[in-house]
Amino acid sequence: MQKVNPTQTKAWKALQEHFNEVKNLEMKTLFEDDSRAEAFSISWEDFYVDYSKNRITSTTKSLLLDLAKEMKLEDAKHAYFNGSEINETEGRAVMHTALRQPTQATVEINGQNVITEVNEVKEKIKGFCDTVISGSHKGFTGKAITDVVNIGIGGSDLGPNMVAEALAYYHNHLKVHFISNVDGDHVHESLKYLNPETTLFVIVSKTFTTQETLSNANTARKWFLSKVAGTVQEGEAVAKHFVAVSTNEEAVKEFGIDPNNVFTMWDWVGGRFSLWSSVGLSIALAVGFENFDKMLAGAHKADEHFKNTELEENIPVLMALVTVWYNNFFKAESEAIIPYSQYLNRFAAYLQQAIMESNGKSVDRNGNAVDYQTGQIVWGEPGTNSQHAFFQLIHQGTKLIPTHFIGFKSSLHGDVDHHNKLMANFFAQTEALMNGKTEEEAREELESTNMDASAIEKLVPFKVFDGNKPTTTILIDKLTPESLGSLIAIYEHKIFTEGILWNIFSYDQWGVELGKQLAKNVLTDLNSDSIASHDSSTTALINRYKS
Ligand SMILES: O=P(O)(O)OC[C@H]1O[C@](O)(CO)[C@@H](O)[C@@H]1O
Repeated sequence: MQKVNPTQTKAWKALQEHFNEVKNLEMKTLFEDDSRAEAFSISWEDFYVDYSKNRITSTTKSLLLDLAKEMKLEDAKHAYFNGSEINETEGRAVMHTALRQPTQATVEINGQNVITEVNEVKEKIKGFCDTVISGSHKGFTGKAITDVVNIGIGGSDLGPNMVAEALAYYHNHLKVHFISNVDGDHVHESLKYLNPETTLFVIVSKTFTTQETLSNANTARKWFLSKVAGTVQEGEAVAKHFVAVSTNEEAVKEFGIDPNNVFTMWDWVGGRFSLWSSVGLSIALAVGFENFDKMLAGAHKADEHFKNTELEENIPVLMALVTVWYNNFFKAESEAIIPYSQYLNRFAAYLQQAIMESNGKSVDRNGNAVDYQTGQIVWGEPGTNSQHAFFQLIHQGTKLIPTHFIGFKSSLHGDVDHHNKLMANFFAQTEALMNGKTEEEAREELESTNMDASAIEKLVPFKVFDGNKPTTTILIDKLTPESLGSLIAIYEHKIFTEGILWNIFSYDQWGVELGKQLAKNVLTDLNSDSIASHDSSTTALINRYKS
């Protein structure tokens, strides 16, 4: 893989010069060209991606595409899809895309077709889901399972949790719960409402060494065993109520989970890209394997689009290029993601890990400190709630916040009145963000209210909206398992593309290690009479906590 500093490319230099020329450009004037929406949008399957309300011209687009070419994006894509060890610092391939390949596909990693194993695990997931959903899998008192509790954190929680909420409309009778935080109040609050006779715990940890997950799993097991006590043999009861998802079979066994109850995964699936693997077991239980498989098929379609479509029509590529444009030239620090669907309540939280754990890096692929900005801050909440929370800052604040609007042509419950209101807001916001409101318009509006002239003049400055705020709109026909799969995969490939453009490794996460290590030392301090040496602030805080 090429390891070139992007700022040293010809395209970057050209982009810098071009930026100086167009940085004050008003998007409104660009729309004097009626063909703009068509020229800066992509129709693909049931997706319509409109990136025309961005501060880009056709020259910007072609220079950004030059950058992608100079950074050898096509070669990088080839390495990504062909099982090369692109996660160099961990010596691993990055092949979550293999998990959504059709069953008859061939995908080789180290000369071995991994699809055979992938199919076996999918069959196991399917078989297990069928028995739990149908009620033939019985708990220790012979009752069918009613509640599934996913215990995991990070990629072993955020993905399944986000999708389980996103596909709530497609759920069967099983209630799914998620326990992640090591905060004991999380697990104890959740257990309060559960019946041990009808609860299935799914312990999800790729490494099976994660403190939070093991603590929560131990607490859940203790609670469970306290309810079983004296009724049946403990081991048998645990086997009926605890399953695990992990690559670490040894540690799972040590924890006391029957090896038959382990759903495996592979080191070529990164935690934050693992919801497509057995990490998605809770999703498959909640919506049935058929729907889970449809989600995989939707993601596969997006993989094919990303792999085979020329760069100029490639959705993840163009979205990544637009991000780089704002991040590196306009110096925008963040990007907001606003789904106009309550079902996508957790989408921004999920993307925070996917994007920020991947591209929050300050060392390039050669091991040198970067001298340019990398991963942007990502945040968001569903519309219209977010309009009544932080949109003020996007409209009239001092920061430039490129915003993604994600909406659907039809609602799932079919309430047209509600949906029209929701989508009216969706369309109006992007229009308002772009057009803003001039001083004249603000004055005219106030004049129509019979306010006296001096009061009007006082108020006018506060009523002005600068506009020219960039948005990208993704309009999808309907929220289905397929379209959700495609949407997630599009963002995954956007992450990959950005990593290539920034010359960073997107698939490791060394930055989360230091805090974990120090927490271990502090825990020793908390559990002993003396404390090790810390800075005076940390020492005082620990002493205060212990007193
Ligand atoms: O599945 P595991 O091994 O418990 O890891 C959980 C999470 O911890 C991290 O390693 C770091 O937060 C994530 O990348 C991962 O998703």
